[in-house]
Amino acid sequence: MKNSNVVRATGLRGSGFSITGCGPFDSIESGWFFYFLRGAEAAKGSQMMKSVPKFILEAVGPRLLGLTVATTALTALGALFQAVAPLALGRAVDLFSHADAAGSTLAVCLYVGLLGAARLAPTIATPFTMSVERRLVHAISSKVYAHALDLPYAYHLTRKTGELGRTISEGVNACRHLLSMVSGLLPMAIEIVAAAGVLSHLFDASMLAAYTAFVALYAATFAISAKGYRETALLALEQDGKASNLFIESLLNFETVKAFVAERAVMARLRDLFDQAEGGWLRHSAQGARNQIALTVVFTLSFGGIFALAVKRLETSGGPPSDLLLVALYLTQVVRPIEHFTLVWREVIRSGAQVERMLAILTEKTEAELSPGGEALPGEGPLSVGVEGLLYSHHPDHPTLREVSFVIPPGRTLAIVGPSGGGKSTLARLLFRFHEPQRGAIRFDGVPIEDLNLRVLRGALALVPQDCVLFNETLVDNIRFARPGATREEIEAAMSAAGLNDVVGRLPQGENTIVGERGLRLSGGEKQRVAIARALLKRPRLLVLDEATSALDTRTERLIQERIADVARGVTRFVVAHRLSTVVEADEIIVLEEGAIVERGSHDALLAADGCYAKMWAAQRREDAEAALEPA
Ligand SMILES: Nc1ncnc2c1ncn2[C@@H]1O[C@H](COP(=O)(O)OP(=O)(O)OP(=O)(O)O)[C@@H](O)[C@H]1O
Repeated sequence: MKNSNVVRATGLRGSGFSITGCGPFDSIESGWFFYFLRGAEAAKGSQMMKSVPKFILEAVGPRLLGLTVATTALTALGALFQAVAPLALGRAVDLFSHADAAGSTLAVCLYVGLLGAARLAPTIATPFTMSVERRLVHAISSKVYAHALDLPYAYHLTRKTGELGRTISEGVNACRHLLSMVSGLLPMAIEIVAAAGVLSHLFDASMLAAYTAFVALYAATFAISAKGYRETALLALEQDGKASNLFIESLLNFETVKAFVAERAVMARLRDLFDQAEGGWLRHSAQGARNQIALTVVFTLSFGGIFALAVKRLETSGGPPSDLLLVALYLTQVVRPIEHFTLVWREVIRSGAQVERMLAILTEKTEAELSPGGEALPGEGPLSVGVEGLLYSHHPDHPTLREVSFVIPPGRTLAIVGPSGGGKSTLARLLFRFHEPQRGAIRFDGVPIEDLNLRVLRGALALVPQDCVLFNETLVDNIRFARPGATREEIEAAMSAAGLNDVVGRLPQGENTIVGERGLRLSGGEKQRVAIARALLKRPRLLVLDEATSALDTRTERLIQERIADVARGVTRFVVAHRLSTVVEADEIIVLEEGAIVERGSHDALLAADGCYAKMWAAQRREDAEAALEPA
């Protein structure tokens, strides 16, 4: 042992070299160790993990990255002050033992100053660190949500809302955690180097070699025992996702749950899923515990070995017996950073697994990537629509649409009628390119749909779908959604055309009434009218009405249809209808049965043909007559 005074002083101060408590990165202080180990594992297998740092750096951007570097540097400075402070105290004890009271006091002042500065530096960094973390969360959430919104219709048909929401929120938090961990790398490195340096200064090179061997052995044990830990985390996260999904779904569908008195059944299923998830996490934790035991054995044996070496050196140098205790205390301090790694490694690997799940969303191709058509629609005004030999199947063995062809000249109306499940709504969706046909062509003003820029195409079309779903905002905000820049007069005109004035008059807060989740606080007919106003406000070049007025009584339906015809005069219209009385004015009516056109023509021509349209017409007339005869 070279300097027993320094050892004594270091042991007395009792704070060692750990950066624990010295800054904002406390919770992640030992994460870098695992970062590198995960990196090594990633090199072997997980391509996804490899892209985590790249993804975080891209999402963060240069400004935020600069701020992160600055806060890390401040924290590192704190770690450096903390590391050199014991040397000042040792010097104070030395000077004191040589009766240099003034020098000793000065050294003590330096020691206290260094300790203060060690705490001050990261404290100054804290608000910046928090700001970096907040901005990071915003940047990553925006990036992932924007990507999720840009994913194709088919993706959204199969995704599970609850699971997606949870994956994104957990992934974003995990990114924050990983960035903090990497930011903690420099202070941690300073701490380790300082610990190793002081060890070799106090003892000799053999102690440094023993310390290095301990670190290597510890790292190797970790790398081996961490195998499979990520996989169990991924499995448990998947089970968590299923439970979240059922939870969100049952909340969204609360009306159905209540109407079927299914609260207990839903809860039982939810508990079951929670139990499965808990089982997954238990298996994950048990594996963690096994790994921890392996690390603890390595730690204990290594610590014993290093301690025995230190005692041997003490024996040789002939220090006082109290030095034995000081060596034990000091050794605990210098190996503590390594031990700390094990305390957080589970969390770090879990973070990696969470980011992986989120990145899986980002690897999905967006609509723009899948359909890169870039042409704008030529001209202005109503669009012409040409559909030729269209074949489309939701299921490979059962075509939904077969050889469908039609033309809608600009400003004309085409109506599609026919039995339920015949493919009418599917045809409407194909016009928005929500699905890709297997064969055939769709052209707008002569431009093939696949050549058109999707945003431009959808911007020119407006849809009133069969199930109008509204946002849980005010009624007027739901309408303004179509064109946020619309003037007050334009909004009022759209509302009036959709027959909303009466509705607004009846509502407690008028147009500022909150419509409830998915518009549940409005009647079906009221919701349809909001959806019509929203579509009209968009000023489309092609208006697609899919059973847009089916929830209205016949009189209101006729009134609103007249107003739509008035407001959307000259706009090309594609109308799907069950009630044939609403399409008698259409320029052409197509009867679609099992995906194929079985009849086409004007209302009069179809009646004259006396085919299935005429039969449907007669049947509906009979029903209307019977309904009129029924007592009120
Ligand atoms: N996303 C989908 N995935 C799989 N099959 C679908 C999907 N959407 C619709 N289908 C199926 O395609 C067929 C046509 O459905 P579509 O909604 O187009 O019929 P429709 O004529 O509009 O019916 P309705 O008059 O009842 O609204 C149906 O058999 C339906 O089950």
